[in-house]
Amino acid sequence: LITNETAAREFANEVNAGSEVVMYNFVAASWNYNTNITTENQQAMVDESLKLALFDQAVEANASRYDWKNFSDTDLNRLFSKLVDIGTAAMTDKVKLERLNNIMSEMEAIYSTGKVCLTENNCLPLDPDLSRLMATSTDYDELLTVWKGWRDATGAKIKDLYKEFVSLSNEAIVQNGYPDTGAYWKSWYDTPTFEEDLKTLFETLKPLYVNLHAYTRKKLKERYGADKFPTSGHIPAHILGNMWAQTWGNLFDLLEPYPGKDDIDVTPQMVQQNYTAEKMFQVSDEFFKSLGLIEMPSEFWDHSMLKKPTDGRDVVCHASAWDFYNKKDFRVKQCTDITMEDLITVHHEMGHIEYYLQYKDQHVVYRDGANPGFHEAVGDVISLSVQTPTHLQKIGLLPEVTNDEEAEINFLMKMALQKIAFLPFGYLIDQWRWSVFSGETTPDNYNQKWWDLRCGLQGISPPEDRTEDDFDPGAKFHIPGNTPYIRYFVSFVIQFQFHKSLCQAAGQNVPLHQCDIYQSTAAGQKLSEMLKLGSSKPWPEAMMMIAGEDKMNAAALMEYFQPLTTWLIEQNDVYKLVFAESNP
Ligand SMILES: CC(=O)N[C@@H](CC(=O)O)C(=O)NC[C@H](CC1(C(=O)N[C@@H](Cc2ccc(O)cc2)C(=O)O)CCCC1)C(=O)O
Ligand SMILES: [Zn+2]
Repeated sequence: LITNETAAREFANEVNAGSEVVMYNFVAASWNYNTNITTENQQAMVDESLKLALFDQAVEANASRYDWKNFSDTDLNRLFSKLVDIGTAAMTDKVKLERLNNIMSEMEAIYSTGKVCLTENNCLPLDPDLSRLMATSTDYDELLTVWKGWRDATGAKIKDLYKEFVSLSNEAIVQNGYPDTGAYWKSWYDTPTFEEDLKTLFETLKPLYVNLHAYTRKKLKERYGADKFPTSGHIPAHILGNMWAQTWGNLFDLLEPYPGKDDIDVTPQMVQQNYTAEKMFQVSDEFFKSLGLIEMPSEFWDHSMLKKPTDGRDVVCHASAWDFYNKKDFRVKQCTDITMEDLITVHHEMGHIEYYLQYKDQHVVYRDGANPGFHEAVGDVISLSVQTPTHLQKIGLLPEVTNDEEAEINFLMKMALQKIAFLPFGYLIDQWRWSVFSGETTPDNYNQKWWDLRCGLQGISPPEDRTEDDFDPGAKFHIPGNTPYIRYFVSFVIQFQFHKSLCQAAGQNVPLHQCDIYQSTAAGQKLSEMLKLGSSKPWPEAMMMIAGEDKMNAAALMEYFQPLTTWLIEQNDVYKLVFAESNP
């Protein structure tokens, strides 16, 4: 084995240059497919992913010739540990590798072109039509038709492909030295106690969720009649204002504690002021600039897809941010709707782009979040400031701000429907997937396991019986899209730690939920120092830099929502709080 660390550093630099070219070609082919779903674009993307895999295999073979585990240079050691960790690209059987990539692109196509026909010739896609229906309809049966139709059009059609995907992905990852794909995904968080830490966080936050769930259930019973609800205390999954019941913000009209206050859902104002998708991204870019962070380069504005094409093309509408790994090209693809919900998504995607910009000069293997949860938190931290009534007033979306106790509870309720409601969902998706990858959950009980978790952790139940002919996990983008999900649960906790710390840096001595770091270059400085690291340091070091502590901690989230927690406990009859842990 080669022990010369100077030669090793030289090798790593050559790999970086080569990686940028191969990664660019792969990302560009993926972009072309995502923005124009055709069989030739699908094949081109699969071809590029095979080239990338072969490149990665060559890098791994060459890097393994170095005695990197014994390098004195700890950074070089870390860099090589990433060079040899190539994921499913380790699959040496090219036929199986091509099959794996074809299955993934096929599942994504089925999901992205899924439609529900409400009448013979009225077939609606998810974005924007079905999403709008789920967000606005209060017709129990119409919601059920859409909810069931979507699962028939996507999950049920993906089930067999997913089974094959699981076995091929596991077969590949074993060649990379991991027992199964879930173990590989967890390795990105490198702390050995990661799963227990998650469980502790979830148990700590569960009382907040149970309180919100009980309040929401009471209000929904008033709207739909108590006879529509199972005696177990679960809420039917299709009436929460979202196709997956993952956030409940669209129920704000029903759940608003004190109606008639400021209209903090600024969608009407945005429409009234003729907001465009472009304008929404410019508003977000301006916030990042106000912190002294890097503004969007011209390539971003020239090459992004900020709204759904009208030329009949099939596209993957699910929003996403793209790093082309050439230090110049960064894009967002979003079928932007002129709503406040989409303004929040805009900030989420721009958070990814800002991270890409901040770490673009790192070695390619370090162009990632400190851990995947960090990448998901950046945009959401900014949008915690943007969503404050005082900030919305500053940018002209809220005429006047009432500063009283009732308005404060209204605001916290709106935020809870976005953040607290999400926690069990963010937690359970990869609980299900890790159990599938490990073999604990076998194909003949994919759906049973899914509903055990949805009922047990989220307290929602299927509005009609489900069987193993259904594959309800497949109706959620990230399953056919094979995008890991625990990163969002991590993000929803750490974004409040970041927010608290950046608010202190900004000298904001107000309650956490009223803090707006807008125009604070001190906060921006603290954030960019951490972002520039990418994944070049273990994430506890990055956490210490930005949050002053090296662990995930739910305290900041609980502090943010404290006034609402108190209010909800007063509202709820304590003995009716908990939904049965078992199935309905
Ligand atoms: C090339 C590529 O794939 N790039 C990655 C980024 C990267 O890895 O560099 C990427 O763009 N992933 C897409 C994904 C999109 C969204 C999402 O899927 N969100 C979750 C959970 C959630 C819900 C509410 C919320 O406020 C925040 C998150 C959901 O909707 O279920 C859609 C809406 C927001 C974020 C994303 O941006 O994370
Ligand atoms: Zn994200």
